[in-house]
Amino acid sequence: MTVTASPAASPRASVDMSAPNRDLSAREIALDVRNLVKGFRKRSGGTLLRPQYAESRAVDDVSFHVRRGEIYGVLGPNGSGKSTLIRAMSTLLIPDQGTVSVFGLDVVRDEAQVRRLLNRVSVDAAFYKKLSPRENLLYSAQLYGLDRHVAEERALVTLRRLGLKDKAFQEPLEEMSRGMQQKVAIARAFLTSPIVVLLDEPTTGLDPKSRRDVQEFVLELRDVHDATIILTTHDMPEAERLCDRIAFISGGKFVAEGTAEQLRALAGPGRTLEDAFIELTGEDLATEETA
Ligand SMILES: Nc1ncnc2c1ncn2[C@@H]1O[C@H](COP(=O)(O)OP(=O)(O)OP(=O)(O)O)[C@@H](O)[C@H]1O
Repeated sequence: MTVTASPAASPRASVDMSAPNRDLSAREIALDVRNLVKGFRKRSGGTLLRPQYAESRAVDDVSFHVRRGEIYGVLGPNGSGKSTLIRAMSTLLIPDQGTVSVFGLDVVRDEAQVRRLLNRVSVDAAFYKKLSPRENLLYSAQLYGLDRHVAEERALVTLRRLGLKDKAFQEPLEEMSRGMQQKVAIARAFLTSPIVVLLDEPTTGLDPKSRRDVQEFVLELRDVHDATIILTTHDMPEAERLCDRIAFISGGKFVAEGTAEQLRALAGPGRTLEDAFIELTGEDLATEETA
């Protein structure tokens, strides 16, 4: 994909990210998002008895595609629309406008088939915290209709790969660190062997070792298991290390897309990805993150 930022007529450079390259066949496009809009009704004022509401767009006319076997990063500050986008792509939210298709299947019309192809891991993964990872994962396996022995073996392989000790498999989740729980959430997503994986801030809040374990696992998914991965992050070095292409999102809109190198080049010679982000979005990722 060629990045074509127009000189800033507005503070935000615009980039043509419309239709997929015509050379790519449907089999090569894992995910195709076209003109996606998702809004929420939010209280805008009024009184307790007469509240007023306004519609605010969390995702505002976003179009992009992800190739099979690609790691695609969506980079943006808090509240920029990353999670809403991931939830709309994973059939959890119905778009107000636009379409999302996964290997040609529409996420609304073909929801059941799409769910067999993809899975999502989010920072707010819900578990029965008094139960162990093993009990939680076996419960999920039952919901997915999987054989419990196959599921247990598969979960153990993933957890070991992520650096979790076997002993932890039997301990209550509430006694585990957030990083360990995140690894269990990843193992749960892999019970179904998804070919498209949506990772919503997979390393946020993790210590450096856990962060590296998860990042290496993500690279292995692409390189060994031929998975297509879409991940959201606030973390510039993570985006540079993992992603084949990156999109900058700000205020629900994609403002630029390209390889890390292409995006850095938009800011000028010798500039960093962070410089490019600030220049193209007018926002400081670090400030937003701590706000
Ligand atoms: N269920 C909801 N109801 C109302 N507003 C919502 C809802 N979910 C998200 N929003 C709003 O949509 C906007 C985008 O939120 P979203 O969670 O998608 O951003 P994000 O980039 O994932 O943020 P973060 O990095 O903090 O997770 C925010 O203004 C948020 O308040």
